[in-house]
Parts: sequence; structure tokens; C-alpha cells
Amino acid sequence: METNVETSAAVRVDGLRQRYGDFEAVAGISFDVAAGELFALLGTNGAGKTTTMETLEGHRAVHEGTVRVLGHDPHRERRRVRPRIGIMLQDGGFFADLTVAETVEHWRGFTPAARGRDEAIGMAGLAEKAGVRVRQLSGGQKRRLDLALALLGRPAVLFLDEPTSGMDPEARRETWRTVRDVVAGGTTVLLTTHYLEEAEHLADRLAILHRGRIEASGTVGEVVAGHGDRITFRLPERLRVAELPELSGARADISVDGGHTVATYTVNDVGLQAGLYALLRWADEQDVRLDGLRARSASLEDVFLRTAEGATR
Ligand SMILES: Nc1ncnc2c1ncn2[C@@H]1O[C@H](COP(=O)(O)OP(=O)(O)OP(=O)(O)O)[C@@H](O)[C@H]1O
Repeated sequence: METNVETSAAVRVDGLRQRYGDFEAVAGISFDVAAGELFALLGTNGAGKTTTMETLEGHRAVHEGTVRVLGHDPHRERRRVRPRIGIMLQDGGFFADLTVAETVEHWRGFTPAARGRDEAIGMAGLAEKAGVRVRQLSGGQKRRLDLALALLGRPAVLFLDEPTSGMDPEARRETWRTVRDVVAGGTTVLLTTHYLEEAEHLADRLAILHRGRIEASGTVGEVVAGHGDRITFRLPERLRVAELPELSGARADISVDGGHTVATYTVNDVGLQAGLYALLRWADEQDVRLDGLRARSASLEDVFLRTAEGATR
């Protein structure tokens, strides 16, 4: 029954493959998104995020596998699915001479059971710009107008494709608050983003796509688990890289940050304490100061970069 499907998963992707000619852009991916959950798709350029989103939005027929949105095939049963989803377009193709309020009013005309105009504008944080013409909005404000329009039909599932690209940090945080409110109201959200911080802030679960396959998925904690802890410090001036010790059998990776040479050791999750102890004892013996010394868990960025490095190998 439809209600049973919806309570178990709002979005279900099972063995999805999508091809452009001979090129396989999505090479057999599976994931579920529970109702009321925010799921983020991350990935390197060309990983297959947009192709997956377009398939879920009903714009593409499936080559192989199954996708369900609210229990239906979003392409073949488009008429049943479309009124219940919201899509934040990359560029809504607004009329430049209409104001924000007029644009929302215009779209309300096509949207069954639409939210009130001012409610939608307020949710997207555009109340102060209601009377401003679209041509005078900044890029980030236009994105928020896209968001207001996506929210108009009170969607059960909301698709956000890079929702904060072009926004300054403050606008981004405001948009995150809006998205969190929407999720708290029970909406299921699928998000693509190139900002890992955005996924860390918003995602209940996420998947990292690479060349059409899911390389890692789960909560942020699950995805970073097993990727080790990091010990970093600035290389003391009088030392050469070759003089740095091995810690837990690992040598330091060297990078440059803000004009400083930075040493980074990756130690396994249980080796952090022993690694730090060995490092500090070595520093004491050498009589060197380790400026900027930090010990931290692997971040989503560390895991993402490791995945992306696999791409160039
Ligand atoms: N219409 C098309 N015809 C041929 N190849 C395509 C087409 N659309 C996408 N591709 C290819 O499919 C792959 C996946 O593209 P897709 O746009 O889904 O990736 P993405 O993860 O959204 O990338 P980005 O982060 O760069 O937006 C890419 O290699 C792309 O070049």
C-alpha cells in the first residue's frame, strides 16, 4: 500500500544505471531516503549527481534499476508525483521586470494548494526584498527566490541542487536555517552540494559519488570512521622533512598552508594517544617547539579528497 511505502522510504534507488550513449554516468547505485530525512549527494565533478537528481525528479527514464519517489515511478507516474515534490531550479528563468512578490504570485497561479505569497517569501528570507525587481537581486537572493518557489506547493519531497552556490557565508547560513525548518516540518530533502560544510551541517545521511558509483555512505560519523585521526603541526624552521620521526609506522604528509610548511600524520583511530606521546617525546629530545599542534578526527573533507584522489590515479 502506498502509505506503507511512504513510511519506510520517501525515496528509493535500487541498482540505478544511466547511460549517455555508450558512457555510463551512473553505474549501479542504491540508497533509500526515509521520510523527513535530509540526504546529501556529494561527489567530484561529473560524478553523476545531477543525472541522479534529474532521474528522481522524473526528467529521465531509467535505463536499468528502479527508482521510487513517494512509492511511484517519478517518470512514468509523473502526474502523481510532480504535485508532491518541489524542485529548486538552478535558474528559474524569472521575468526580470517583475518584483519578488509579483514573481511568487505569478507562480502561485500554477501551484495547487500553494502557500501564501508572504509565507513563501518569508520562509526564503526575502521579506525585505518583496518589492524589489528580480533584475536588482544579487545572485544569492535569486537563489533564495528559487527556494521560495520550490517551497510554494508544500512539497513532501524537496530537491535542492547546489542551493547555496553564489551565496555569501551569511546568506548560506540563513538558507541552512530555512532548510532545517523545512526538514523539521517533516519534508524529505535531497541535496547536492560542493560545500562539504553544508553537508556536515544539514545532512542526516549522505553518499559520496565518484564516477557513477557510491564510494561511501551513511551519517557523517559513519563515513569518516575508519579514516584515522590527524596530527598536524608547522614544521620547525631548523628541521628538514627527512628529520621528522615515524609515528605508528607512518611518515608525515607535507603541505603548505599560509606560507608555512605543515606536517600531517594520519594515525589509526586507536593510535592517536600513542602517536601524540611519541611525537611529544621526540620534540622534547630534539628541543623543538611544535607550533600549531593539533590532533583531530578525520573530516568529511579528508574522506572526500581521498575519494577524489582515487579519480586521478
Ligand atoms: N547530456 C549528456 N550527454 C552526454 N554526457 C553527459 C550528459 N549529461 C551528463 N553527461 C556526462 O555524465 C557524467 C555525469 O554528469 P552529471 O552532470 O550527472 O555529474 P555531476 O556529478 O552533477 O557533476 P557536477 O558536479 O560537475 O555538476 C559526466 O561525465 C558528464 O559529462
